[in-house]
Amino acid sequence: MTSPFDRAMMQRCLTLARRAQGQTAPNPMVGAVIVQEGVIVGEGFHPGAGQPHAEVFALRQAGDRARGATIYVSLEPCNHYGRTPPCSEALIEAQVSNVIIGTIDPNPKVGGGGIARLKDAGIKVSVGVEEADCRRLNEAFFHRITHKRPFGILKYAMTLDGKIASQGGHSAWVTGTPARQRVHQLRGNCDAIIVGGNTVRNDNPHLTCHNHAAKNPLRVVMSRRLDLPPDARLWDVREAPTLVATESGVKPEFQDQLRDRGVEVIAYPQLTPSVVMADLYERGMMTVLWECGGVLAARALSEGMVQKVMAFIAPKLIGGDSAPTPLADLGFTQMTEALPLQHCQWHPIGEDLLLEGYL
Ligand SMILES: Nc1nc(O)c(N)c(N[C@@H]2O[C@H](COP(=O)(O)O)[C@@H](O)[C@H]2O)n1
Ligand SMILES: [Zn+2]
Repeated sequence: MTSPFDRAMMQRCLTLARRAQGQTAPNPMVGAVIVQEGVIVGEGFHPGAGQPHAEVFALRQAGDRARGATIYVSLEPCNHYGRTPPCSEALIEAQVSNVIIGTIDPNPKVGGGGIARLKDAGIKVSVGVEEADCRRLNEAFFHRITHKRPFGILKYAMTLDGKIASQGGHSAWVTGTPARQRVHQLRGNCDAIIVGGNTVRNDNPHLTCHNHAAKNPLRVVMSRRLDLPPDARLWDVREAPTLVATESGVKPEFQDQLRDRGVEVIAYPQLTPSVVMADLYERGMMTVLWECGGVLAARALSEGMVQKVMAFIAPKLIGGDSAPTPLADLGFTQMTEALPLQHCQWHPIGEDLLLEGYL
């Protein structure tokens, strides 16, 4: 039976884990708490790939007080030599007597092995405390491990009549300041942001977190024809790196100009959302934000590169027969074909609403 104390300790693990949000890819966010006779004697979280795991930081803080103690950890302790040695062995050596785990690690190198090793050593293990919250925190890690692709989030801001800009293409701003700050934080929690050429031409965006998060993501521009302005803000890489993805042989001189400014340019034989996402996966990325217009968004969705939608809805009407909408043609003709979002949550943000849902 899970006690309110156990749940509170696991929630504490999640709070600790979130301190490294956006900085752990390709690793998960993990928090750990060690309790001796009802008192917390050690805490830790995983700061990022290559650094010790949450359990190790908690053990270091607890020292000798870990002997006979209970450790709460939001993800199953690892049992393999990766960039760091196995936490299962560290816990056995520290002689903890009880391990309470939020959820099993989907990594095939772990996947129950950590639990089995601890049990073999005579340690009491229980799994599944605050499991839904533990899984949600690492939804991107779970998706990446299972599907070998980054977790894709489609984000857009639209008026109540479903437009992302006026008929003439003006879009500053659809939503109010609090919603835009929420987007800046969201960018900091992602490893890359993808836009298309239209967004660069029309909006000339920064695509940074505007100091609302610890780091800026990689900014990716997908453009088949490279008909991009020579002086876009994205070509200034002092604040954040930029990658331009195009097709082989397109405008080689412009490619060189971008490279001279420090922009990475990759020419793929065929430019598609899945090709770019496969490359970002190989680079260790976990969460990718699609902040693009409707045409690229529809292609990303059709290719299964979007798992979550974050739609900001402003209580205003702009009208316009040809004003752009968040999603171009998906090839559906019947409303019964519409893609339903699941586990939807509505959050008021200032004057606006944010809908989060999963495909
Ligand atoms: N339980 C647990 N706590 C942490 O703090 C972690 N970072 C992990 N990660 C698991 O181990 C893999 C990474 O291992 P290395 O950092 O390369 O040694 C990661 O894929 C998770 O399965 N687990
Ligand atoms: Zn570990």
